[in-house]
Amino acid sequence: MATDIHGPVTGGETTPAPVVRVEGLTRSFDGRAVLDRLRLEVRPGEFVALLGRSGCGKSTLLRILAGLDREIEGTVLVPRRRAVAFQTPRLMPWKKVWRNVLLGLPGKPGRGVAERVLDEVGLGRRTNAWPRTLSGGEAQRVSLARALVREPDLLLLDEPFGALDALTRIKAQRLVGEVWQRRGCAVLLVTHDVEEAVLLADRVLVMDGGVIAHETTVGLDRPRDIIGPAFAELRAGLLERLGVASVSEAA
Ligand SMILES: Nc1ncnc2c1ncn2[C@@H]1O[C@H](COP(=O)(O)OP(=O)(O)OP(=O)(O)O)[C@@H](O)[C@H]1O
Repeated sequence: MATDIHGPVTGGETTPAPVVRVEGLTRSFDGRAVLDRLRLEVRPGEFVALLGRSGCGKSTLLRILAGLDREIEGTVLVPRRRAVAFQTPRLMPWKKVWRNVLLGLPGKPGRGVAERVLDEVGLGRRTNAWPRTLSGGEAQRVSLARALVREPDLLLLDEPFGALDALTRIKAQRLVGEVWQRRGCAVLLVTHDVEEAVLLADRVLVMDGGVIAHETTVGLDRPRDIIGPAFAELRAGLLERLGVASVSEAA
């Protein structure tokens, strides 16, 4: 469990230790700080969405949390059990789907392990397929299965639905929501889509100037009514934060 990293909670408090704790995180490229003393906490089981204009450093932060970039200053505490899925599924074309799912896993897990998790993402029938025969949505679900098979306490998703058509995207969003509710892991989702963020997340963060410049707690019951006024209000507020006038304001 992630709490092991942070030690026991002191003073008999009931608030669990955060699963992610980032303080004073700075990452520079060519002398320019893309992340500038950034602070972030994510609670166990929390679904957090990360928005921000293109190039503000969302993927950089995610890569650091995934352990893929260590040229940093500051404190980054994350659970050992964490997994990442990217916008492009990055499957090995010469390995069948189930072997892709098990790729890089320690030990020698059997095919059954891959089959169970492929079932969970609705791909039980494609375990023996070659990656080139998959649709974009299917390939993305294999990528999600490859992350889930690691039983993560923290699931990092970098625009996983960005390249999907509208209908496939809705299905994939629903799937991620279900998986999250069933598994109870924390999720950090990088997205450009404000609606997606409000649909899925407990908390939406907006990055700007190398820090988390704003956060909105969503606080709507699930499943969420995306045509209701509360949803629209949250969406409009976030669009404003991103410097985009909402449609009703622009009209
Ligand atoms: N390896 C690198 N070398 C040099 N500059 C980099 C590198 N990685 C990222 N950057 C720069 O850091 C900044 C943030 O990039 P990042 O990919 O984190 O942004 P982002 O918010 O995820 O953008 P987008 O939403 O367009 O994916 C950009 O200006 C980018 O050019």
